[in-house]
Formats: sequence, C-alpha cells, structure tokens
Amino acid sequence: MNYKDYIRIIPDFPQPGIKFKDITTLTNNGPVYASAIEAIRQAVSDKQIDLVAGPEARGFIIGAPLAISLGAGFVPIRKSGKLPGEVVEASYDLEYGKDKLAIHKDAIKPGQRVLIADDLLATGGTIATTINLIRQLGGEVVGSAFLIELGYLDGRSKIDGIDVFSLMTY
Ligand SMILES: O=P(O)(O)OC[C@H]1O[C@H](OP(=O)(O)OP(=O)(O)O)[C@H](O)[C@@H]1O
Ligand SMILES: Nc1ncnc2[nH]cnc12
Repeated sequence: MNYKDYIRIIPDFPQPGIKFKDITTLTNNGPVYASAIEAIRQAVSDKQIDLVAGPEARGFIIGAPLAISLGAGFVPIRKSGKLPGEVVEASYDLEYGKDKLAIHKDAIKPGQRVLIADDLLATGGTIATTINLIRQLGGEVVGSAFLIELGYLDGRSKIDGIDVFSLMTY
C-alpha cells in the first residue's frame, strides 16, 4: 500500500511556508485507515504495551484504534484546561505556535509500559512533552509511533533513546 497517495498536502497552512500534511484524506477511507493502524500495530507488537497515550487532537485518531487493536488502554493527553481531574501540565513549542499539554495524575501507574501514538512527528515538541508528562507519573515510555514523520525537522533528535516508528517519511 502506498499510504502517501492518501495524504493531502496543503501549502501555506496554517501559516506561510508550512506544507500541511492532511491525514483526513487517509482516515476517511475505511480500508486504508484500518490497514495503516494494522501496520503500526505489527511494528510495535513485541513491546508488551499496557497503555497507548495520544496527544489531542490528532493523536486520538491514531492512538485510540491502535490501543484497541493491541488490547491496551488509551490515555488522552489533552490541551490545558480540558481534563476534569487533577493534572500535571507542561508547555512546549510547535512547528507553528506554542501550547500546553496535560495528563490526569492517576492516568498511569508507576511501571506501566506506555507507547505514544500521534499522526505526525514534526519538531518533536509534542512528543518530548508527552514523554516528560508520562515519566512524571512513573510510566515507562517503550516507544512512539506515527503515521508521518517530517524528517527535515529532525524531531527524533529531541527524543534520543526512544524507539520511533513512522509509516511515512517526508
Ligand atoms: O512535532 P511537533 O512540532 O510538536 O508537531 C507535531 C504535532 O502537531 C500537530 O498537532 P497540533 O498541536 O497542531 O494539534 P491538533 O492535533 O489539535 O491539530 C500534530 O498532530 C502533532 O501532535
Ligand atoms: N506540517 C505539518 N502538517 C500537519 N501537521 C503538522 N503538525 C506540525 N507540523 C505539521
């Protein structure tokens, strides 16, 4: 399957100079979406994963079906101000802009094995922040998985020592 055929590239969104990779043209095709999730599942299947953590919002689109296919739980990492319980929070920079992420303090028990899933790895700010939050709760980050990696932004260098799987690289 050539998954790139299903990614729509939108120039100058959300700001000039950004080539936005739109995954909705992949996820609106049921068999292609299912095949992409299954390919990621196979790539991480040896990791004995207890939980999949996905950052809001597009991390939910990949992380939740992946968690079900692995028989693991799903932990939402949300933008600040959205989670109702007690949280830990951290700020970070993006390819465009700045944001703050939060996780429920009781979402992960010390020692649980957590895979991070998202649609896209760009500068690595989101994933590095997500790793930081999971570790603050005592979770063990056993790897990360993405539909898309923007190799030219070298997000991998921000998360040295963590396995990265990406289905497509630009
Ligand atoms: O590697 P980085 O430079 O951190 O960028 C990658 C992140 O940016 C996008 O999310 P965004 O914050 O735009 O939010 P969204 O999922 O709500 O669209 C994308 O879904 C990743 O989570
Ligand atoms: N170029 C890009 N396309 C889609 N989502 C992104 N998130 C950060 N950079 C992005």
